[in-house]
Amino acid sequence: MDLRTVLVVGTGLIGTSAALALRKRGVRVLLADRDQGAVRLARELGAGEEWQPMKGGQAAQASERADLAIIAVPPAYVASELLELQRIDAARFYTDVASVKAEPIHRAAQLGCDLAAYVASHPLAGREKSGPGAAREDLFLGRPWALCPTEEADPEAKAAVLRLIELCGANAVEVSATDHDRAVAVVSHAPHVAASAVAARLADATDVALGLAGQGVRDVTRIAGSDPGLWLGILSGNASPVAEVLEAVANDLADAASALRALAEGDGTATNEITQLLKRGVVGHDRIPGKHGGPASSYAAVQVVIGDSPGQLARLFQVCDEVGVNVEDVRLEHAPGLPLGIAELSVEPDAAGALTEALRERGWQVP
Ligand SMILES: NC(=O)C1=CN([C@@H]2O[C@H](COP(=O)(O)OP(=O)(O)OC[C@H]3O[C@@H](n4cnc5c(N)ncnc54)[C@H](O)[C@@H]3O)[C@@H](O)[C@H]2O)C=CC1
Ligand SMILES: O=C(O)C(=O)Cc1ccc(O)cc1
Repeated sequence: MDLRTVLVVGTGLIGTSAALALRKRGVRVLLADRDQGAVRLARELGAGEEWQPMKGGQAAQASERADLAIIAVPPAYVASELLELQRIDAARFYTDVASVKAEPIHRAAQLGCDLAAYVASHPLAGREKSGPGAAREDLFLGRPWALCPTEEADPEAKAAVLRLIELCGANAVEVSATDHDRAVAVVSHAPHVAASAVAARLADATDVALGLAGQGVRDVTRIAGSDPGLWLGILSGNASPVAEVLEAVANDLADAASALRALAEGDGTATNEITQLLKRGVVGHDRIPGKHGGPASSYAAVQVVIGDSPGQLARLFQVCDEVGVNVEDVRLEHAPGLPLGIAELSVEPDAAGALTEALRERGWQVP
């Protein structure tokens, strides 16, 4: 299925990121948003051209029909937007990118939308920032992108969405809307609420505590910085599955707190309960697939002390290049106010020994 012209409705983070990815692959992209400022910024970023919706202003048909329309607005507006676009025949096929799937599909059916031309979808990639300014053309590279065709869906509509996913460099995962919503409750929505609950503890933490914040708390709370309005819409659209996961998390937390109370009062056996939770956490963490959706990564981490001066990272990567070691990932840990930091390089386990040796030989401190 060839996508020559794609209409993006909602030029925020996700819509503009998809538009940029499509532009890179030579697709013509038309941009629309109820906020004209968002359209202008997306256009200036090179995401496409402004959509001229109506022929002659009053006509009941779109001035041109796109091959596919991507509805990238908050979940509650997906179905009404689909209805409106189908009313003016804006595109041959339609998809959306909302983080919840069952409710928008149900609402679209209720409103009488043409379900043959619509295949709902959801890229499992995003950021804690909103708007076109946060968009990235490579946001979806190697990421899962769910699609949830209904029984009514035309196979060509599905092919169009599969082509979109391919053009964005993502991996298509076909799943029913109900299974999708249960799955994302576990891997995205409940973790978001948990991150917010942890971050909320920091709202009145002392300056001393915040000054001691390291990478761990940043990792655990990053997504808590997201737009509360958007997330209220996401959580409301998947309320029961998310509540179920949160109840299980809350039980674990309550048990851990009681065990720690018992420990503080001298009951040494309480350590068992805590160890069990920590071990279950390791098992769960290790099951998260690595990049490109492959098996969980088992890279070795080589930690290197680096000085806070220009060119340090470039020199470090040069050593990796010299010894022919591919750096799979890099993480920087930097304590505010200190002249030193740690660069953690993820490499194939076989390469870690040689890299450590080469770095030490060249005077790098590898603890
Ligand atoms: N933020 C994230 O990391 C991810 C979000 N999503 C989903 O993508 C969709 C868009 O989210 P973001 O791009 O993050 O939000 P955003 O806030 O960056 O962009 C949403 C855009 O939609 C526009 N909009 C709202 N209602 C509209 C309407 N009725 N018609 C036209 N434009 C309208 C807004 O003006 C805004 O420009 C949501 O459904 C969200 O659930 C999916 C994956 C990741
Ligand atoms: O910021 C991140 O890492 C995310 O995972 C963001 C995200 C938010 C909402 C989604 O529906 C999918 C992904």
